[in-house]
Amino acid sequence: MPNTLHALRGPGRHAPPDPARHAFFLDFDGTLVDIAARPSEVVLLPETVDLLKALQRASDGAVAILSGRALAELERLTAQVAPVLAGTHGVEIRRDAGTLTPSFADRRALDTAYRVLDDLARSHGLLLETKPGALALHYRNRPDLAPLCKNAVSEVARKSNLRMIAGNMVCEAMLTGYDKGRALQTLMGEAPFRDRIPVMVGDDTTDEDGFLAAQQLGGIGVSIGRRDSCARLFCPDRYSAMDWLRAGVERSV
Ligand SMILES: O=P(O)(O)OC[C@H]1O[C@H](O[C@H]2O[C@H](CO)[C@@H](O)[C@H](O)[C@H]2O)[C@H](O)[C@@H](O)[C@@H]1O
Repeated sequence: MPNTLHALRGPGRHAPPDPARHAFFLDFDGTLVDIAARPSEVVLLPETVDLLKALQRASDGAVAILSGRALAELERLTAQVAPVLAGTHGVEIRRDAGTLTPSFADRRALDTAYRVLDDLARSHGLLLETKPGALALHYRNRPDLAPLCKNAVSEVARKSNLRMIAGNMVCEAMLTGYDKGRALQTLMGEAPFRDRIPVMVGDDTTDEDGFLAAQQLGGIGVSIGRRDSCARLFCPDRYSAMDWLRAGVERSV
């Protein structure tokens, strides 16, 4: 159910975060980078790299990116910053560079789902992204096929005991037991996040678990562009969210 949303800007705006007290959990696509036609086309802009580095310095490293992207892909895209990373919606977590948690044991369910979804993707010219722990069927180039894609993913997920999640022009079948909220809770139990107040910023429905987890721990969710959210704060676009974070860093120096 949507909460009373407080804007980050304008009358009644919420104060910027305090990097000395807060821990930062940031979504990637649509939050740190603009949405692109294909996943391979996103660019992490230099000003965002600078902001992330400043946030890391000001918060003693309490910055994590929680993304649906595969960890290896996230590592490549954020190499200049090297934050803590949770990939594939929390299936894979990297604490320090080079340290990977074991991800999952059983690929069989995904292999079966892959065969079905690969056929569908090929026959309709769609992109099927394979990740450790999830298969993402992208229909951005064929929005008219959204119902077909959702039905197909829902069906393979049901048959293979996987979970279906729907995002921005994408529909995924993934391992059960993982989401961004659980990733946030896990990291909040560890240094350097422990004893801080979590702030989760994201633009997509898959960020809702993260907003809820942050708010249950006494923190704040910041929804970018979606008012139909459990997040307590709303901002119209990712640039205002970045400005809000930057104002927090500037306040702390
Ligand atoms: O949790 P996120 O960091 O927001 O990742 C969610 C999905 O992001 C990627 O797909 C989305 O971004 C693409 C590039 O802008 C866009 O083309 C696509 O339509 C979006 O759904 C990524 O490819 C997925 O694996 C992530 O789950």
